[in-house]
Parts: sequence; C-alpha cells; structure tokens
Amino acid sequence: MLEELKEQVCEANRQLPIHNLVVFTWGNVSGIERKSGLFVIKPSGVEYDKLRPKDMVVVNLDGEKVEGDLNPSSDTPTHCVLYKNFAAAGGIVHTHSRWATIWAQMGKPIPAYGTTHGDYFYGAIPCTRKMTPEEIAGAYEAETGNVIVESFKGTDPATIPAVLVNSHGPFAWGRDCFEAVHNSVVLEELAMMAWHTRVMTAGSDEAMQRELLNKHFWRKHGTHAYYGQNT
Ligand SMILES: O=C(CO)[C@@H](O)[C@H](O)COP(=O)(O)O
Repeated sequence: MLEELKEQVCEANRQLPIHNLVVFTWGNVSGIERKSGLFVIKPSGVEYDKLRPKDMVVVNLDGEKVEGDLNPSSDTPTHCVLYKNFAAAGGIVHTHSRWATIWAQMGKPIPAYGTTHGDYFYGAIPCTRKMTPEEIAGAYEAETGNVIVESFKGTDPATIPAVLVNSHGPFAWGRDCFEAVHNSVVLEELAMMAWHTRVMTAGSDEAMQRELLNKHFWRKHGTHAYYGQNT
C-alpha cells in the first residue's frame, strides 16, 4: 500500500511545475495512509524532474522519519499538524504560487467574488494571523500548522480546502494528493482573478450573494458525505 502511495505522491509532486505552481523547488506534496497513520512526503530540495517513488520519505504523525534515505521536506511538521487536525486531508500541497502568495503577503483572505470560487470553496479563503516572535523562534513549521488550524475554528476544512499563511504562501488539501494539487491549481487561478477583481472595483471586498454561493457549492458537492450537509 505504501509503495502505491509513494508512486502517487511522486507523480503529484511532478505535476507542480507542469501547472506552473512552483519556481525551483518551492513546493511539496504529501499523501497519508489513514489506516497506518503514516504519510509520504517529497524529499527536501530535490528537483521535480529528478523525483522517483523510491526517493519519497515516509513519516509518522509524531513527525518521525520511518523510511527513506533522504531528508523529508522542511515543511513536514506543518503537514503533520494538518493531518492530525484535519480528518478531511488525505493529501496536502504547499507552494509559493505567485498570485496566492501575493494575497498571503498582503495578509488578506481571498473573498468569494464569484461562482468559480463558489464551486470549490464555501466562502473566503482565510489568511492566518501573523505569527508571534516566539512562534517564529520556536517550532516554526509546527507553529505554522497551528496558526492554520486556529484560522479554521468553526469552519469545516473539507468545505474550504485551502489557506494562505500570512507573509508566506498557500497550503491546500483534498481527499488525496491529486485532489490537493487540483485545489492548488484552482486556488492560484482564483487568486489571480480575485486580484484583478479587487483592482477593478477599487479594492472592494464585496463577495457574491450567499444564495449564489450556496447554490454553486452544494450543487457540486452536496451529494458527498465528505462535505457534511448544507447548513
Ligand atoms: O516554504 C518553503 C520555504 O519558505 C519551502 O516550501 C521550500 O520552498 C521547499 O522546501 P522543501 O520542501 O524543499 O524542504
């Protein structure tokens, strides 16, 4: 089972440059096997076109490497915190994709301006608060996960499968690593569209009508128990 997951996570990482989500190696994808509690993640610093399934690193939910010759991504502790807190996450992606990173650097959530957004995200895509100096100086990557979890209090992460880490960049997730990559591509497109919407409306944060958001999100997702019910 883990061998198949290694192949999937390797392929998902190789899709990041294909979708123009990364420069150099500024991104990583992981996937979890919930039954064992083990997840597979990209090795740190390895170029995507050189990745092979056997290079993938296996990590447990205590953040300990259990298999692999290479070092796991430097963001592994963040992936770990998200897997422990978001049951909805079967796969996680972190990138520095351009337009989503612009919003993360602005420290602003991406409003649900239109139905393209509403088809994938049931509301604004949140931006975390800035981290404290203590959090930055401490277990930084784990604290990055903690501020993400904090920004989802009262929100089902299955219905908004992405976040902007303030001053850093986006994380996205899905039921598996390929859906997480898909959501990362959609996030990047929405971030670019939202930027231009905001500029052309003189900085308006006015979102689409709630009725329209409900219609679009639940028409697409309402049949999946994964998303809960239309509240
Ligand atoms: O967020 C960062 C750096 O700010 C990381 O995502 C790196 O850009 C990729 O690190 P590795 O996965 O290669 O360790």
